[in-house]
Amino acid sequence: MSLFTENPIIVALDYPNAEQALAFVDQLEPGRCQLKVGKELFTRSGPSIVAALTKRGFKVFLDLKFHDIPNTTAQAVLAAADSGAWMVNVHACGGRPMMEESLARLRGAGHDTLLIAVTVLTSMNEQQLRETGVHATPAEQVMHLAALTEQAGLDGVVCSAQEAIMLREALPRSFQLITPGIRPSFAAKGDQQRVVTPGQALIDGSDYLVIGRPITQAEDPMQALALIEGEIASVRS
Ligand SMILES: O=C(O)c1cc(=O)[nH]c(=O)n1[C@@H]1O[C@H](COP(=O)(O)O)[C@@H](O)[C@H]1O
Repeated sequence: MSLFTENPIIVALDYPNAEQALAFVDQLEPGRCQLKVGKELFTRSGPSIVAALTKRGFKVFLDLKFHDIPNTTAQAVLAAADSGAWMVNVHACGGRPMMEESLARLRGAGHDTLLIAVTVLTSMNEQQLRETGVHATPAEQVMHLAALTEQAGLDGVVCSAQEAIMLREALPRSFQLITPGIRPSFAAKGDQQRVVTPGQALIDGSDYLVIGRPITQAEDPMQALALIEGEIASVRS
């Protein structure tokens, strides 16, 4: 059996409003990718955007990266799952009680929504991490927070694909690695620091590739998606 996820692409719908997001989505079939709704689109359009996407047959990663005290975070995670999202997330640095309480409340309410935790943002490098008072390398801090997330019972982590080999060796295969900071050879790095190409990310053990601007800001987004699908197909063959 292949270890590769059947449809590993999650397109980040970082659009300013529902109209622009749906204009893009209406060119896609649900079999090609999952969709991510993040802070900008959700803050502008609310839970109705999640409903509109799930109604079209897409699985939705509602990326609101909660980070608060355990009770507040757990209730927000529950609300995110109630919107119909397939995957929701918190920041692992919110701590073990926050993650455990969120998971308990989610499962207690009967949701099988995937709950994952962000480790170290892919836009951060060692210098930026040090400025926040963390004197570890990004890889060391990702390993530390991923182990904590796994012990708390969550389904996986968000990390850079640069850390995928290390996490695959240390954690169970069922632990999901969701990796943004994906940059095909044709795309600009922008504010991302720890970047990997789509093909390499899959080879190194990523389960899902979160890709935004290389597709959504491309001159021809459908062509950019097709190029990435081609790269993925070539590493799988
Ligand atoms: O949780 C995320 O999805 C996330 C975590 C992280 O460490 N880095 C990161 O880039 N993201 C998200 O992934 C997407 C990446 O978008 P692009 O850089 O445009 O491909 C954005 O929507 C980010 O909010």
